[in-house]
Parts: sequence; structure tokens; C-alpha cells
Amino acid sequence: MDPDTVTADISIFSFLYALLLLPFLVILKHIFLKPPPLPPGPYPWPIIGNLLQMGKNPHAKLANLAKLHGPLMSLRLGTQLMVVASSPAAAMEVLKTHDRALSGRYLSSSVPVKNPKLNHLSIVFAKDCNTNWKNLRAICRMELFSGKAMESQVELRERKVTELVEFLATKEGEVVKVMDLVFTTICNILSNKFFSMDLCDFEDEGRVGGALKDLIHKNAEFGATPNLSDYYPILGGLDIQGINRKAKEMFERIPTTWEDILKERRTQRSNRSSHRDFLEALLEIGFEDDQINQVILELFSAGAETSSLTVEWAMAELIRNQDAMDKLRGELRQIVGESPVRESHLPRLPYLQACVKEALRLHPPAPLLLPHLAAETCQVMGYTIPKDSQIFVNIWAMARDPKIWDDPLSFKPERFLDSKLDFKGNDFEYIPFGAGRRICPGLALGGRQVPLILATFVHLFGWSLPGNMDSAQLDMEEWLVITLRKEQPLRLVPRVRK
Ligand code: HEM
Repeated sequence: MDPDTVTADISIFSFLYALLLLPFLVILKHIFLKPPPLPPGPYPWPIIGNLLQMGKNPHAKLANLAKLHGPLMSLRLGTQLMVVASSPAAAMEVLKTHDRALSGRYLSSSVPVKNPKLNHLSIVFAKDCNTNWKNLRAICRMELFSGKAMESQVELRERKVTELVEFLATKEGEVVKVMDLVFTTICNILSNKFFSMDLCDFEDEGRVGGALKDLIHKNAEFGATPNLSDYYPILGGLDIQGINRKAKEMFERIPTTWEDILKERRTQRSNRSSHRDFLEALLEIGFEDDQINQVILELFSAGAETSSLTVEWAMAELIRNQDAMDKLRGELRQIVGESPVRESHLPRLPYLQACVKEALRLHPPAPLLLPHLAAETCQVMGYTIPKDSQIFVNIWAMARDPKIWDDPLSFKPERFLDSKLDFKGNDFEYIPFGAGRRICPGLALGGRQVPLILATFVHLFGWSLPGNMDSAQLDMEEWLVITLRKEQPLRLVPRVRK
């Protein structure tokens, strides 16, 4: 037989053979190579999905659901898919292993993203980790949070805390709201770093500072309110709850509290003093007003509320746990003596540091971190997380998991004393500042101003609850952080300690 004919026969035969095999291969691929399923989760009802299962304390609701559905869980809220990580292993997958794919920022429709430039002006709301976001974080690190920058602000922080002490001394025996005082102090630490001046006053309701504080509180409130427009984009234009309109107003009004300073600085640029604050640094870089306003707005919003809440929770826990309060007082007496607390004392105050860590464990100001966004589809722990999913890490659930912590619901600073556990983003069972690319850039500042203020409160003042309350009424277990601030701010009576 002609060899050419034989070769042609074999080719035709192979072709037909492959054709016959093709359907089998497709079926096999379907069976063995189909993408893994979505993470398990509660049954989503038509149209509403799992909206009814969320409610007022989403972190607590999600913690309960995770007990049933596992550490990586998915829910459907209207049209939006939400994925929640609730164990250290799942948190590590999201924030470290798949950091690149899962470090986008999910933007609620209450964030005025209509400003097309926001993605390139923002740190918090940058949808992806773009070059501008990297540059902004680098500028903040260099000018505000590096070791050198932090050292250059020690005198400022201590001065602002001294002013707090002087104010408290005038309020002896009167009821004060702890959160407000700390909030003012922290706003002024920030405003002095930004503009070399105070923006707030301890009793400034109605003036610029009062307006700024009010706006920042409201801003946080909108951020924490579930927005129907997020779950049904079709409703976005209607803004049924009015959140989008009010949030937009906030975004526009907050920068008006410093617009005169900015104008004046621009006009006086040629004959300025040698003093260089953050605004000066931003002007030197050549930033436009909208960029300056956005960065400063975000730093005020992200920095003031979180730190004040932490001091407030720590004080509330210490009032409820007098043994811990006494131990802390003892440590302060021994190390600090009669003098005011200084930042240089902080490294020698392990029990104080443990109290702050324990308050952050039980009451993280961002119990679900800030919402992340899946920038691309990826596979995590054998499940598929589709692109554009909203991702939460439930650090509140992890902090209350008896598999991770002994007696997790009790305030026991001692658990941190002989432990290397830190909040710098490497120990995934304890990440109150987040971890990975989006880790809080203000960690160094938060980690210093919170213990400094707390130590000063405890060292120089005795505290009691107002006459009609006792510490049993400080039942904080189910309180949402926002609820504590809005409806039941911690009110205490200071007494100067002789
Ligand atoms: C006790 C104090 C604080 C706590 C517990 C805290 C916690 C957090 C958390 C959990 C996040 C979200 C991380 C994520 O998305 O995964 C965050 C982000 C952020 N924090 Fe803080 N924070 C504190 C203080 C501060 C301070 C003092 C500043 C600045 C003045 C600040 C500025 C920011 C900014 C700008 C972001 C957004 C980062 C980004 O999206 O890239 N925070 N913080």
C-alpha cells in the first residue's frame, strides 16, 4: 500500500477519534475542573437574599451565622454578594495570601463616588491600590507616622493631654462625657499636626470645632448605616433613606471648617515662617485644594473616632473591673510616680499596654474592618470569591471565639502580659488595625495616643459613675459601638487624686 495513503488514513482516523472523544472531555472538564462553589451560607430568599438576617449589630449577627456555616461564608444582600471571613486562617487567606486580589475597597453608594477623581484623591475610598493611593500612604507615613515624625510630635501630644487634664480639673465632681473629651483632644492633636492650630475646644458647641466634631460623628454614622441603594443599585437614584444626599453634604461641609486656613496659606506662601506642618508639606508637593481637603477629611474621620472609642471602651471596662483598675493604678504609681504621664513612660508600662490591647480585642472600633472588594475572581479555601464581591473580616467574632481565647468575654488584660501577640498585622487572631495592604496607616499614632490619654485619666483622676448608676448597668455585651456613642455615651464623674 502507498505509504502516503496509509498516513492520510491515520490522520483521518485520529481526527474522527478526537471528535468522538470531545464530548467526553467536555463532560470530564465540567465534572473535575468546574470552579469551586461559592462559600456556604444561609439560604438567600428571592429578591431580598439574606437582608433580614442582618439587622442592627451586623458583626454579632454574622458571628452567629459563622458558627453554622463556617469561617468563610457567603450571603446575598439584594443583588450584592458578601463574603465574610471569621477565623484567623480565613482572615490570613483574605488579607495576606490573596491580598492583591482582595484589597480593593467596596464603596457604599453613600460615598459620593460620582466625583470621578475620588479614586485618585483618596486613601480610604481608593477602589484599588493604585499609584496615587500608594503615594498618599507614603506621604502620610513620611510626614505623620514614621518613627521620626512621631518623635517630632511628642511635645504636641503631651501638651494637648495637659490641656485635657487642666480642663478635667475644672470639672471635678461634675458629669463628663468621656468620648467628647478624648475626641476634642485627638482632633486638636491632628489639627495642630495639619494646620499648627486647634480646631476644637472642650466647650465649643456651635463653633467651628463643634461643627467639625458633629460632622465627623455624622460621617461615621452614615458609614455604619446599611444603605438599601447598595443592595439594589436600581434604587440608587431614589436614595430612599436619604443617606446619599446627607453623606454628600457632609463630604462637602467638613472641608469648609478649614477652608479659610487653606486660602490664607496659599496667599501667604512667599513670606511664611520656617514652621513646616502637614498642610505645608502638601502645598510643597503642589497638591490642589480638592486633594488636600480629601486627605485631611479622611485622616480626621478615620483617626479621631477610632482612638476616642478605644479610650472610652477601656475606661468603661476598667470601671467595671476594679481589680484591673487597681493594678493599672499601682503600675502607674510605681513607674510614673507623682509626675504627669509622659510618652517616654509608655514602654515601661506593660499593664497599661495590656489594658489597651484588651479593650481593642473586645471592642474593636471597626468590628468588620472596612469593607474590602474583590478586584478579581479568586479561589480561597476551596471556594470561589467572584469579582466585585464585598469582603468583610469579622474580627469581633474572632475576639470572642473560645477556641482562640480563654474566657473570651471577660476583660482580662493579663492574657497579653506574657504574650508576644501584637496588633501590627502579623497575628491574624488579633488584628484590630487590619493587616496586609490596607492595614491602618495611623497605627503608630493610635498605638501611642490611646495609652497616653488612658494612663493620664487613670493616674491623675479617680472616677465614679453618676449617682443613679452602678457598674452592673454598664452591660456592654450587645452594644454596637455606635449605640454606645449616640445613645449611651460613657458619663463619669472625675475626682482629682491628691
Ligand atoms: C485605635 C485607633 C485606630 C484603629 C483601631 C484603627 C483601625 C483601622 C482599621 C480596622 C482600618 C481598616 C483596615 C482595612 O481596610 O482592612 C483602618 C483604616 C484606616 N485608618 Fe485607622 N485605626 C485607628 C487610628 C487611626 C488614626 C489615628 C489614623 C490617622 C490619623 C487612621 C487612619 C486610617 C486610614 C487613612 C485608613 C484607610 C487605609 C486604606 O484604606 O488604605 N487610623 N483603621
